[in-house]
Amino acid sequence: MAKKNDFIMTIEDDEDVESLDLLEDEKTDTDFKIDLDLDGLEAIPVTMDFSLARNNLAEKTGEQKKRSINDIILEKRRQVLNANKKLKSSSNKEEGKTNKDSNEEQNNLDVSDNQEENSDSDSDSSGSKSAKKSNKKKISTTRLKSKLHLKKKVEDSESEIDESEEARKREYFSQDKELDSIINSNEPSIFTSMNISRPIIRGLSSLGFVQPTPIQVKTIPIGLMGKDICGSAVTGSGKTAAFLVPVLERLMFRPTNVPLSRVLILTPTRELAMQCHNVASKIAAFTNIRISLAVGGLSIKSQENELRERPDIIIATPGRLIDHVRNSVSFTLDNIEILIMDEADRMLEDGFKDELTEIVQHCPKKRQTMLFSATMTDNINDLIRLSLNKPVRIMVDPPRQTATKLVQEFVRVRKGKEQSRSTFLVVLCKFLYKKRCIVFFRSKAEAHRFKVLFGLLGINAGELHGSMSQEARMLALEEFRDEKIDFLLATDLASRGLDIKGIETVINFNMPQTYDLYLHRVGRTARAGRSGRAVTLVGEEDRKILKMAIKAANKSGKSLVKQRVLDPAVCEKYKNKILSLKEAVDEVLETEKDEKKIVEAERDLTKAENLIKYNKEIHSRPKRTWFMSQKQKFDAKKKGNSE
Ligand SMILES: Nc1ncnc2c1ncn2[C@@H]1O[C@H](COP(=O)(O)OP(=O)(O)OP(=O)(O)O)[C@@H](O)[C@H]1O
Repeated sequence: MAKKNDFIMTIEDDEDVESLDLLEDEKTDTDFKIDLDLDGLEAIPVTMDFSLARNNLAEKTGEQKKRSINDIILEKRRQVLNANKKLKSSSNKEEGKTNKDSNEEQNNLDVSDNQEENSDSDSDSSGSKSAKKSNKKKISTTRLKSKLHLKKKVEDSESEIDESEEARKREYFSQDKELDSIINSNEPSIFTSMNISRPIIRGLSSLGFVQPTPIQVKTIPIGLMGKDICGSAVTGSGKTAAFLVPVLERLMFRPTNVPLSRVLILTPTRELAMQCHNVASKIAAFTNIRISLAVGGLSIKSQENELRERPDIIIATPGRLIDHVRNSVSFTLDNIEILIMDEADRMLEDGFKDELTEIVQHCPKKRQTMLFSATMTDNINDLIRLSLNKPVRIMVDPPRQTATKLVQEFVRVRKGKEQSRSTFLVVLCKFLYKKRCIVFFRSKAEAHRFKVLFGLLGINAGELHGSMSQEARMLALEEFRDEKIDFLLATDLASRGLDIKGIETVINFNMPQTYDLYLHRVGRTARAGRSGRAVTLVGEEDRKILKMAIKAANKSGKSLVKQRVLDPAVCEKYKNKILSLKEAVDEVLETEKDEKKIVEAERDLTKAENLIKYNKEIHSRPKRTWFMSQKQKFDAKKKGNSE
């Protein structure tokens, strides 16, 4: 994962809105964003004074310090705990000593708020220890109580592989027998026997890579031959190094008299691009190969400067790359010799089809192209036809499989009991999977709400979704990686490609909409031969995907599937607790909204001030042009998802 300090940050994460990059860095307000639609600006007098507006704002908001969501949650949690304490002590007084025994008994079953705090901070507290123990015991006895009844006859219509479709696909791919023998060879190999230069072997060793993974064994020799490749293998199987090694090896022999950008790697998300940049930089650490990152959310100005130096490899997200192609003077893709599209199907789902088409058209026809994904959906056929030339198809695992050391658990959410989802999640996180756990939600709002609820319950969680600034997204990933937080509450932004060492559990708050997405989400654990667990809350409407998961696990014969039953008594207790916190959660969200408004008002003021102050410079620059309007982008995404 890239370190935060490796990059210069701008605040806004929207591709369509740029920081005012014509200003000197030191003059630039970090909170400053602007679209460059400046019509009519000339009419505003340059001397306009904003101090009145600032004073007004200060009067309204007082000297109040801007608080983060964590501060707001913490304050609310203190209030809730104090209120509970008061309530308890007054009811204790009323009931008198006679009730002492029954209270103690109750406390042993019940993890009260105070004990909760103790159990979080003071592991020696015997009360909390015994409460914890008894709960643990209870849950572990019910844990894995019964196995899912695996239905043998899942209808053929749900079969994941359509044979006739397969036959049609075979037409596009290379039928070269010699290549087939490389792909099908099962010879155990080590990197040193693969015709790879010493500096790259050193880079690989520095990462602890000695033996190539199966996808690497098959891809590297074919990549080195300059062939087009369409590759897929299960999540966490080492696809990144599979395409990076042949790329770096080929670059070792490039002419170095004139610097040229020869390799373009496209990924669907900024986080993935940064991760790929990080791995590539490590493998190339002992070479003179230069690698640059071009993604949204990071300073466009510094990227332009870097691209002007013509780095050997550019790792980019499609939107930002198109922006550079259109707006960065002298930046072209004319010298690209190798084009790589990682997680290609996700790029299409995200509505990047038009961007990808334009990028492919900007690259020279004579080039090597490699396309990778853990899943190969039908909607990438067009992209394959458009961008690959008789590609060699490398499929290491049967399609749509999970990692072999993944245990899949399912918790049934009964019809009409949808509200118990929250309870199940809290109980799972409070008692069973207490760290190194990523929880997926369908919406950003849902993830954020749980961030607040978890905070109020004393569960240490961060969030990761598209409503956060790029800086906050990177910070959350770092905190999770460094175990400063135990839970990462995420949307599907994090479902693909992210490689965080040691994720033990993936929880799906809802079953994802497609089985492919399920595979990507659960693929965040059990990576690189490690074991891991995926727990999914399954409602009535999710049975189709559940069946697919069970069928795939049966077919592989390696992946374990279980039904988890949670203790009803513990669930009942937490249901009430969550209900009692509903108001507090709403209040935190409301306070956060108000504070955001103040920050926005201040930012608008600064923006207006800067607009006027730097009016001349702004007008002296050519207007940026955009590949698509927001509306077009939204429509493309909708189309991508429906295809
Ligand atoms: N040859 C190797 N030896 C040891 N570990 C490896 C090797 N190749 C890759 N890994 C490790 O395996 C993990 C998964 O690799 P990578 O992220 O490339 O998987 P992936 O197939 O791209 O996954 P996804 O489909 O989720 O994107 C990483 O932690 C990586 O460091």
